[in-house]
Amino acid sequence: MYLFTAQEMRDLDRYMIEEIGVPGAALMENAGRSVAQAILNRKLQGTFAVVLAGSGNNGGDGFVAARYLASAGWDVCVWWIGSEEKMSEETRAFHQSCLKLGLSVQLYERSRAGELKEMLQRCDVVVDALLGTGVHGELREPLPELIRLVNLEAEQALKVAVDIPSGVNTDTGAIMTDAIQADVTVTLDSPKWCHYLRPAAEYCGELQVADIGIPSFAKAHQAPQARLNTPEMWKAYLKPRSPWGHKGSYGHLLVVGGSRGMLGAAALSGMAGLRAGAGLVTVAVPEQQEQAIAAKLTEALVWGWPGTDGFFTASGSQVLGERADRLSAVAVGPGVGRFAGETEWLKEILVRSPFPMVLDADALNILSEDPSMLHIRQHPTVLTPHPGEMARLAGCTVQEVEQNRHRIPREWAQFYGVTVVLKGTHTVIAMSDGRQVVNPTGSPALAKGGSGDILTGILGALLARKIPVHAAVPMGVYIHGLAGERAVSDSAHSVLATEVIDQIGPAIHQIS
Ligand SMILES: NC(=O)C1=CN([C@@H]2O[C@H](COP(=O)(O)OP(=O)(O)OC[C@H]3O[C@@H](n4cnc5c(N)ncnc54)[C@H](OP(=O)(O)O)[C@@H]3O)[C@@H](O)[C@H]2O)[C@H](O)CC1
Ligand SMILES: [K+]
Repeated sequence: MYLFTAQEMRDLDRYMIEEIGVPGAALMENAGRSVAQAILNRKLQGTFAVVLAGSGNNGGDGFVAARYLASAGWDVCVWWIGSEEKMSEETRAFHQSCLKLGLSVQLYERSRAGELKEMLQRCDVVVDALLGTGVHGELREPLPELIRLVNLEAEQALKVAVDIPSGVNTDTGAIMTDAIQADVTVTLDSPKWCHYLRPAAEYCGELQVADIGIPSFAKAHQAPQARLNTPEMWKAYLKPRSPWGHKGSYGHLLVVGGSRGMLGAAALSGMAGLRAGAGLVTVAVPEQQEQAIAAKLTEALVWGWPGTDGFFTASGSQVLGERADRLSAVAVGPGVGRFAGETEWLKEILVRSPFPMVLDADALNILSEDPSMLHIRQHPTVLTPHPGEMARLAGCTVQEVEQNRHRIPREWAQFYGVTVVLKGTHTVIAMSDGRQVVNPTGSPALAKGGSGDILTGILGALLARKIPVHAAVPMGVYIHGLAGERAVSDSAHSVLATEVIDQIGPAIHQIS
């Protein structure tokens, strides 16, 4: 399923109308009917709807929805703003048809706020068709006051946003002055970025995607840059294990990490790698840590790397060169910590790893001192920053990262020729060719130490299994989120990282 920007949606709309020959009015009719149907499907007790319509095509959808609700026997009052001259031909026609059918259609003006307030207080549903993907700039009056009125007065009503809640920016998820706090958003044809980006995502309520008659080949023709992460994208690579396979058939993942005080991070990555199907996993720790990790991990191999006082030493990475021919992927970072000579150390690892690599945690912090070292890489490289690590890498604030989740990882991935996995609710995956994938799986239970280490291990294992990076990364992120969801048996507060690892197998089974 694609994830659209406002411009991509406009292009698709134009393509359908001008090149395929489907009239705009037909799309609007389908849109408005879908919204009304979504409301009727809820079988609510009350049947009084207030429809708020703007002068754009979003408003047009609102006029159509009003007609369908009225024909289902609902009591409907439409309040509209703007002017008839500004309406598109389709919106004007559907506005007229509401009038001709004798529906109550009221022009909103500030002097009538009291009348609307009284209706908002006693209606059962508010349809928000004020602004859709055509919004630009700061909101002009009377929109901010109207939005405030709805949020304040229609407390008991089901608030249904058409396409997007009015007042949110489609592409960035920013709130322009104020936005409708919807309970349900019925989005037309495909989800948009704002449904997955904060703060807008918090204004959407439950998201429903309505089919308005745009076939999938038309969407593929427009080729939007982003998709929602669904198993259909990569399921073909999730093959059952062959009865003729052996451990060598499923790759050898090396996890580098586990310095003093952080042994558990490397152990979690290693265990997650095994659960994600790697044939062999070796966990490399500073030599002083070797006995401890060996006692912790039964199924993994362990290497003691040159180290001092439980931390890696700068000169130790030739160990990797000597053993590289036995490996098929490496994950560097879980519990690596900071140590003298770390930049040289990481550079050596980047050079001496002629296979896919995952960089996480302190490996990313070391990298942020000289990101240009990524240009050394000749093989797939995956970075898995959380917003703080992304900010360090990009040299900006965490707030700037969070406000630009749709843009910063993509620019980074393209510039350095890597895959960036910006973690958080709805992890954003940016590929080196500019494509993006937004992940819908996950759970608040994953907001705990150890979750990132598990993701690193899963991704490393899928890459070690020679699954191409464009499939392995979305697959791993999806499985990780699903394992997090499944791990919650009672309270999301109490889930342990090891319980998430236990759910990797059931999650893979669920999507296979
Ligand atoms: N996806 C599809 O194929 C279909 C989508 N439909 C619906 O169409 C809207 C997009 O419609 P569009 O007409 O492009 O735009 P909007 O209705 O969202 O907004 C335009 C009106 O809003 C006014 N506006 C814009 N920004 C502001 C602002 N900051 N403050 C106040 N008013 C604003 C604008 O006025 P201008 O004077 O600025 O031009 C317009 O009046 C999409 O979301 C779907 O709901 C189709 O119905 C079906 C096909
Ligand atoms: K809307």
